[in-house]
Amino acid sequence: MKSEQLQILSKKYPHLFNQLTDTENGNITSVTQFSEAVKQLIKLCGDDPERDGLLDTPFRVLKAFLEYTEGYNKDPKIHLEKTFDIHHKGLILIKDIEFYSLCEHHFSPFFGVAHIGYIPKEKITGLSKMGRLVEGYAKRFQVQERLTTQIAEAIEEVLDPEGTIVVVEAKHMCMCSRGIKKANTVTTTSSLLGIYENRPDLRAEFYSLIKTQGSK
Ligand SMILES: Nc1nc2c(ncn2[C@@H]2O[C@H](COP(=O)(O)OP(=O)(O)OP(=O)(O)O)[C@@H](O)[C@H]2O)c(=O)[nH]1
Ligand SMILES: [Zn+2]
Repeated sequence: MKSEQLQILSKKYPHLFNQLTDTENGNITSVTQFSEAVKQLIKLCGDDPERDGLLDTPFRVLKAFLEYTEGYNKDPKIHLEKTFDIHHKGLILIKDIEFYSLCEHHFSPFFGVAHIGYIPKEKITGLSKMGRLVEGYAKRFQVQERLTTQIAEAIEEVLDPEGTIVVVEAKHMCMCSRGIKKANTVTTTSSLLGIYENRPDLRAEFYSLIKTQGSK
């Protein structure tokens, strides 16, 4: 990889500065090893890593993966900490929050929507913060179940509401385009905490609202 390419990345991800720019004494750095591994992968797949179109591919792959996993750079719970003095005792539902994540088994994308509901006690956070929360846990090497649980537990921990319910619906490219090749399969996961554990009526309200088309 060219040093100017690595400078660009180390500016964007300053915490990786040492790893990205450590080329002293001709040591084999982690970046060099990564680049060699990508070239080996290209060879194993039957192509030539030295051909023009693939020359910059190790850099592009590194850049893309650092972006796919940007969630590791910040604790997503921090987004919930700014709360507002709004009096509201019922459900707050934020639905159809789009996300893209990366399956930890195959490094292939899984993507879909998260629906988040909570019934506050005292703390209410900004609506956009739920999108930031989802993004923070999605941009990691993930499985859908953990993504769902982490979102719900973060809300429970920071906002201490009466109850939290999270439903995630996603398509996994590792199931669509390879392996079992079931292109239309959608996986749904849920996490229910607090009052939602014992109140089927509140769960029914949430499920009926997330099925409603449009909110206008
Ligand atoms: N539970 C769960 N499984 C997932 C998720 N993403 C991918 N998987 C599954 O992870 C499993 C990995 O299975 P393995 O047998 O170790 O790997 P594999 O040989 O590539 O499996 P196949 O996909 O069946 O070809 C597969 O069944 C995937 O469908 C997820 O978010 N949650
Ligand atoms: Zn997978």
